[in-house]
Amino acid sequence: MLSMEEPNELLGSIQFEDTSSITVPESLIDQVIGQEEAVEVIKKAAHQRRHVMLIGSPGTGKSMLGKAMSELLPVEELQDILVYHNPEDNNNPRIRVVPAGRGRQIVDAHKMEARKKVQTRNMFFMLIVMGLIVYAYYTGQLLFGIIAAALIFLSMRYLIPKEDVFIPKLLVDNSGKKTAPFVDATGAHAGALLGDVRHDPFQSGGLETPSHERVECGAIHRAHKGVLFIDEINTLRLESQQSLLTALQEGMYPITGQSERSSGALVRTEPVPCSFIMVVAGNLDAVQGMHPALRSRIKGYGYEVYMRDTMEDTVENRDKLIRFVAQEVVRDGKIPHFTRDAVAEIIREAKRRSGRKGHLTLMLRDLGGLIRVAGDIARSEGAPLTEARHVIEAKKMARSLEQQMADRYLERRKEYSMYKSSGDEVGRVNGLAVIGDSGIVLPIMAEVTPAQSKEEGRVIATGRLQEIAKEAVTNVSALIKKLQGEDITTKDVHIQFIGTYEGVEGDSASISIATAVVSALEGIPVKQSVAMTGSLSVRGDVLPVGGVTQKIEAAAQAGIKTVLIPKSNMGDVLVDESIRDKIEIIPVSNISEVFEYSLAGQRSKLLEKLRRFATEKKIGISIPDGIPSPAMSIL
Ligand SMILES: Nc1ncnc2c1ncn2[C@@H]1O[C@H](COP(=O)(O)OP(=O)(O)OP(=O)(O)O)[C@@H](O)[C@H]1O
Repeated sequence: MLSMEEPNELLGSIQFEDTSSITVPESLIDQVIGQEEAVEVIKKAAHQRRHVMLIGSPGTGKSMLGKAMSELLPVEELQDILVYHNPEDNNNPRIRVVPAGRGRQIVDAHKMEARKKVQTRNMFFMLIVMGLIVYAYYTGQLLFGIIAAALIFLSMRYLIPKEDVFIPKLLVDNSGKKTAPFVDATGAHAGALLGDVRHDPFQSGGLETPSHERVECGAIHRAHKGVLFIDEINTLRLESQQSLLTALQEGMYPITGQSERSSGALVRTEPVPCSFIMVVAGNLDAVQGMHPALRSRIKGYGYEVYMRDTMEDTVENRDKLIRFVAQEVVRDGKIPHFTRDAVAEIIREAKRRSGRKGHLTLMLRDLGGLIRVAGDIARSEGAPLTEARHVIEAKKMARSLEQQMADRYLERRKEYSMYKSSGDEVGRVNGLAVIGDSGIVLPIMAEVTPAQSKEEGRVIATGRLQEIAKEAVTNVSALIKKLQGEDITTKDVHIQFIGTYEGVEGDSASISIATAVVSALEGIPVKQSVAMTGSLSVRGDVLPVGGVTQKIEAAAQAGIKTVLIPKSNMGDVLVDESIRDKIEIIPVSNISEVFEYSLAGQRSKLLEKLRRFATEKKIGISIPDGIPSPAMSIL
């Protein structure tokens, strides 16, 4: 029996009145919560300059770890990078590396010198022109004087090189930096990643811009001696990944124009240093879409970490979450601190969102979102502290897009009575599914007809759930064969998922499909006040599924009275108080129990048959003796 915990039971061991008295660690690495393994790796990798790949769910702290790593790198090693005009080859600008802070001084010194030169030259020019004009005036050849002055002006403009050519450009400026650079190159195109040379529309006639001035550095260069962070590396083009690999291996990468049609493509600098540590992040897809050579480079010269989605619900970890609330308040800077009760409400939500018994969620970006919304509500009310009621209000407001979609969808369904929560009906089952992080009731209809094709029957299902439907039908076919004495594979089984749309994840619909099919085949009605979720093995065992809490919430909201969930999922049920009295939760471990609770009327014959087959041990399903144990309400 689960009960709601009092706020004090939810809090950890830290004594506090409100979060303002909680000390937030200064360094980012100490602020990371629940990812001890990743933190250890980041520390080690920073020390040994190794690359890191962080794989896991969004919002678990991957970019935070990348940033934290840059704080751990020695700031004394930082350098500035300058690009100079090359008098021997204008298209091959020179590169010079100096200690951080020197770059700006050098550029300033060159600018000063250039200004002095220009002043001297202008003075010289003025003197000559004035001399000429005086001479022309006295000799009466004014026109000649003006022409001569113009010629001198043009020769100075076009023949003498401009002073700015000699002023280097500061490509990478690390002056005054307190930490090593952290450069996020997520989704960067080739130019932004590897550097580029701008196009020059005036390529001659004294109007051209010196090529070194058109050189722009890339993220890899800005990350020199720091961290280059790339999320969703699979979205980077393979060519870019290849170049990234070269940059990693060489620690240098020349800059050239990325567009072939631009005049920048003619320019190629000397190799520019880019000795960075790469932190790659993403989900498992990112690993698959990654250039194999790049992956093997990280494997060979670095670490791979799989991020945690949840942490154990211990006093120590609750303390960390309390600190997290304080951290987020401080980071936001505008919202009021949280009271004890408000923090307890956040911890309750962290438990709920973990979806696992005895765990707390580590999807902390989302939880941080809830903290901010609650804080905003408190602030808009002018409250000095964020209270529990603000958090409860925020939970309603800060619903994810998927949740809002599901609610809207539910409203529409209610209007059109697309689902039923009372009465009995043959071949119709209230299944449960999850969209995003929200549950929905997913009615399933089954109809069994003689096969149209002579060779074999088919499973006909709508939409993307075809595969799941097939699997469920295959799993129950052995059972049905025994029950009916006939082969279901010689029949067509039509399955309809009512009102499904893209995004419904339905692998947990198999017991619902099995029940709908058996009901249609036997003509036994199904109680519409029951909803169910669970996977099914070929032996008839009900296997665990995800998102049970959200599914139960959805069922209760839809007015369903009883919900069947896999027995092994019982520990994952963390439903809110409001749901408590609305719905009875029955754990099931076997398909016979599912039938027992969901079929109405004539089911005893069917169950008797099931039992007989079980005792004959012809099929491997275990049937409970007598009437299955009384419904266990866990709320
Ligand atoms: N483990 C954590 N400890 C403390 N704060 C965290 C943690 N994970 C996330 N956060 C909070 O959430 C914010 C966002 O996290 P972050 O951007 O690092 O996630 P991510 O894993 O990189 O997500 P994505 O892959 O979507 O970019 C952080 O700035 C921090 O406030």
